[in-house]
Amino acid sequence: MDRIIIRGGKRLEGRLPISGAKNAALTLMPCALLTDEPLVLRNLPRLADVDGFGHLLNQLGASTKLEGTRPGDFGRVMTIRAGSLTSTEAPYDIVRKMRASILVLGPTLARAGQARVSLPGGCAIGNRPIDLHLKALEAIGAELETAAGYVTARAPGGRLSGGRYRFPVVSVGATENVVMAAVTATGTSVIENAAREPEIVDLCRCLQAMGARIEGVGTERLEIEGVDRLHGATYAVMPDRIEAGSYACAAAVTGGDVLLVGAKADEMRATLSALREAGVVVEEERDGVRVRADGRLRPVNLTTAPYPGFATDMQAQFMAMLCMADGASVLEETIFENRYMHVPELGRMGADIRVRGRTAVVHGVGKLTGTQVMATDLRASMSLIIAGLVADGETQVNRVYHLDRGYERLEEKLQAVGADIERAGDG
Ligand SMILES: CC(=O)N[C@H]1[C@@H](OP(=O)(O)OP(=O)(O)OC[C@H]2O[C@@H](n3ccc(=O)[nH]c3=O)[C@H](O)[C@@H]2O)O[C@H](CO)[C@@H](O)[C@@H]1O
Ligand SMILES: C=C(OP(=O)(O)O)C(=O)O
Repeated sequence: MDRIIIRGGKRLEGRLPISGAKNAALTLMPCALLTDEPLVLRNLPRLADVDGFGHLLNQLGASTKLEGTRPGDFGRVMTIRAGSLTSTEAPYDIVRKMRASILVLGPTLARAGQARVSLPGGCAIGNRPIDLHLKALEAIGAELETAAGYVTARAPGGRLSGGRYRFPVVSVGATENVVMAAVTATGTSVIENAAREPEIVDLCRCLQAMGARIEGVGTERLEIEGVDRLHGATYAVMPDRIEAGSYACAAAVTGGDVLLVGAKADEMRATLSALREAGVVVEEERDGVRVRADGRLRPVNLTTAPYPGFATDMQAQFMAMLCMADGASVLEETIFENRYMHVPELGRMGADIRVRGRTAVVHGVGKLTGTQVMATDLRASMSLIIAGLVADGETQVNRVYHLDRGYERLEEKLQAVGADIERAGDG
């Protein structure tokens, strides 16, 4: 199994291109199930999860064609064509490995009038329930049955009716599922307390390009007037605000100066203001966001929250960065109950972090020391990379497959801005 080896202490400097967003790509790809015409997605990141989602679409009967696969290319183009669906089932083996698979439920149900999807269960960062996905789908006319680890959904008469649903808590995935299901309903749907993440805006824009009628995009109230059919479209995946934020932390912790090329400041305000609070200079430039730091970082208190709040997907990376701040930072994780899996690993590198329930107190330490570490999830793995970049000596990050799910060519991008980092096989 591959691992990443970092010799820390190098200042990052230069231009670092930001890829298409994983979390947008994985909600745009299932939109292709809603039409028999091709959906062409540009700027798709080269990630294991994108490939995995492509396989899931193939299982359902869609064809996928990838272009731009030459070495050195960023941003591939995928043409997905679901002429007809040959299956309406997402099996356990796929859903278990890739939680986003649950996002085929809404569009498959809308297209075929039925869908059967394995329940995802929990994962390393905590419980990942789907009760709100199901309640929202039920509110727009789905009939549901849960048995033997699967949910089976049916649209009476082959088509959903539309309806009204107010989310009791904000859910990104459930908002995505219900929006995709509602666009071809016979009536209108009103979704309140909808998630407002930029990835949801991207989803709505793509659906609009396919002929969907959605009002209130980017607000907590979405009004969706069902249309008889959607058509094909060409759509470019938004830049990855979490990847950009991760590299911003990496640049900051090394006292670096990096232009995150393609990053959109407007989509990452909470991250940028947290960086500024930590003493990092953030400048919005024409072709991206520039972050500069002088090697001194101030402590920051952060609480994760739905957008536009501070993203849970940025918590681990900030924690690694704040290990080098002058003082104590308090982080509070409100989205997932178990998203501190990186704490013991950072501790092995010399970090002083105390966790009590959902609160972590990060005491800045003068230095971190490289060693062998491994993480059980994606952003936790990235926090170890950030720690490795500033640590004394060599850090080996194992279980690289987590990183390959969410960071396109991590080591190439970091090498290009001066990091001493490489990938090694077990040999
Ligand atoms: C609001 C939020 O920050 N969502 C994050 C969540 O999205 P993801 O879509 O995975 O999770 P949700 O947004 O649905 O979850 C938000 C909260 O609602 C709860 N919940 C969710 C669905 C459900 O049916 N029942 C239920 O109780 C979850 O346990 C969680 O506490 O993880 C992704 C991957 O890390 C992040 O990119 C998203 O930013
Ligand atoms: C946890 C994440 O992804 P997933 O929901 O695909 O596990 C993430 O993007 O940080």
